[in-house]
Amino acid sequence: MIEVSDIDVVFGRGTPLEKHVLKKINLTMDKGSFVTVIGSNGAGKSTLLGVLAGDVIPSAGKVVIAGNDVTRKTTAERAALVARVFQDPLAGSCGTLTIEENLALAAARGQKRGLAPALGQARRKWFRERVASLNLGLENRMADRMELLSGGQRQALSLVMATLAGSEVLLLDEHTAALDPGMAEFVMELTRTLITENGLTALMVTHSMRQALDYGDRTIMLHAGNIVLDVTGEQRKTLGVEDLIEMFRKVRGQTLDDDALLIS
Ligand SMILES: Nc1ncnc2c1ncn2[C@@H]1O[C@H](COP(=O)(O)OP(=O)(O)OP(=O)(O)O)[C@@H](O)[C@H]1O
Repeated sequence: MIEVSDIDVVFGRGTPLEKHVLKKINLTMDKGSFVTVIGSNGAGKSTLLGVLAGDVIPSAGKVVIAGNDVTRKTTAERAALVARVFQDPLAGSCGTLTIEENLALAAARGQKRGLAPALGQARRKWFRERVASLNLGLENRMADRMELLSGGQRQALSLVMATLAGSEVLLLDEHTAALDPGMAEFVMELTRTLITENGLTALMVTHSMRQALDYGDRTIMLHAGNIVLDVTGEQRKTLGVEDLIEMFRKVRGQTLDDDALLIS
């Protein structure tokens, strides 16, 4: 479960560049819920994920994850609770390490132990099985360096890695944006499966209105640091891509010039 209460984020406070990026944000998510997050550029979406991950410490407010007040905890201190997959396939793994070594590091995330004990025979078998379940043939390339893989293969592995340490929360920051449509769909289906199988509580930032409605059980829209839309259940089922775009128009008070992108 996630409880975000009255979160304020101000960057550059007291300077000419001061920016109030999140304004008294309140968001409660039950364990196992999957929220899609939309909003225009600069709305504060990545900052919200940063507040949950620990790389943005809020100016005010409280963040509770799985009963732990993590508001002032660093990314490392909350690593056992929160996993994150980024837009850049290179960001979530180490290119010069092998697939197996990357998995071992991911499995050890948030624990005080090194790589060696994580690479016992039982672990190796477990990693291989997890990778084989992707049906990408990567289980035969466990000793290959991560940098040899395609972006889609890396994102698929990053998702598997995000589930290895038993974190309750999964944060997805436009994690399919750099992939071709076929791979993006594959990664999205994998995302859905892993969230369900592992009972994860997930937030996914996306610029695709289609994805925002097709996946998850709730959609929120951020605008200028506020949650301006929060839909779930029957109300969400009746919404179409056009409705979301219309809401964008309303909150921005102007016509979008990148509708085509948003519909993708
Ligand atoms: N560390 C920082 N210091 C100063 N300003 C920042 C910092 N991080 C983000 N910002 C600013 O905060 C605002 C919100 O940024 P954020 O990345 O959260 O937006 P976003 O909704 O994720 O946008 P996009 O869709 O473009 O990724 C932007 O104006 C951004 O320039």
